[in-house]
Amino acid sequence: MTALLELDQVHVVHRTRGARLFGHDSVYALTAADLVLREGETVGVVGESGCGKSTLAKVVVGLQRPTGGTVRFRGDPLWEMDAAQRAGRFGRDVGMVFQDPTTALNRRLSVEMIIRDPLDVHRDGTPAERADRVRELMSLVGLPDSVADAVPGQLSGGQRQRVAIARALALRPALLVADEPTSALDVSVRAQILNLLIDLRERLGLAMLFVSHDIQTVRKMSDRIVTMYLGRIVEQAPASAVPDGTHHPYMRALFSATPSLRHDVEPIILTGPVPSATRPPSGCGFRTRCWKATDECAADVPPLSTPAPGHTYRCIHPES
Ligand SMILES: Nc1ncnc2c1ncn2[C@@H]1O[C@H](COP(=O)(O)OP(=O)(O)OP(=O)(O)O)[C@@H](O)[C@H]1O
Repeated sequence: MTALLELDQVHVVHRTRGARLFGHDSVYALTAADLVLREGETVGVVGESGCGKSTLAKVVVGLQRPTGGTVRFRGDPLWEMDAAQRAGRFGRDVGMVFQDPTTALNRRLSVEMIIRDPLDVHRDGTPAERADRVRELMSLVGLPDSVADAVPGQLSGGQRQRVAIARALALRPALLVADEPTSALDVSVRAQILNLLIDLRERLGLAMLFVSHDIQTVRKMSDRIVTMYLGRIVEQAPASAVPDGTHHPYMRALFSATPSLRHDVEPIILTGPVPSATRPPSGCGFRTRCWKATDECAADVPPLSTPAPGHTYRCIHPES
């Protein structure tokens, strides 16, 4: 499979606007991220709140400019293109679905106008072709023609997310980034939206970056799973290797804590708070909560180990 998108040592550091007296703080939202997304592949991203999942998604979709490192799209460095080139190529080829369709959609516009907007912005086809494409997209995501003139407030949560998905697919992207696409929805419609995403991925040959707190869903959706902790990718593993074939203690803990996934193992309960992204610990960021940590773990960031092609982790005391 060809590399669609590559992140090479990507960093995102936010400077907080603290009181002048105390100076500014740096938040290390994403540190030294290396990631390859291939055509047609689904990569799931998991980790606790604040570990940098959304920052990674925003970098992948081009909404967040990295502080350091390179993002390449089909081999070309994204941030070396001028804004028009970036919007013309990347804006077309990467679509994004956000967590909450209620805030992601303009509540004053009709369904038809929302879905047509990217086609208008990119002057895609004639007005008649755009109208046809909107109907085609509505049918693709399972929206009846009768809602074309409705505004988001007149739709159910599930229908609103279908509108957001149709808009994200309007320009026929090669990659769809979905950041917690079901967490704001009623439990009863979550499965429908996930099944829709699976169906669209297969029908359109989409690559997908799927961010979720829900480990079982990520496992069901993904070819490969990326686990993040405190701004760093600590392990990337094929979904088929999860959980028994994974090595990072944090990844093991995360997956052991999903009771319906494992009936035969005791969940690993992590104690202690997640350290601050403003002052991450030296060496391995997980060491302050890790049951295997030694003094050595504080010295350096663990080197990258590659137990198999497509499987990497950073830990000097891995689970076997
Ligand atoms: N604009 C910003 N300014 C300052 N800090 C930020 C900004 N955006 C994100 N952060 C910080 O960067 C870190 C990573 O945030 P991010 O939203 O990527 O995490 P997340 O894993 O997606 O969390 P959640 O699951 O809660 O959405 C957090 O410490 C967050 O507080």
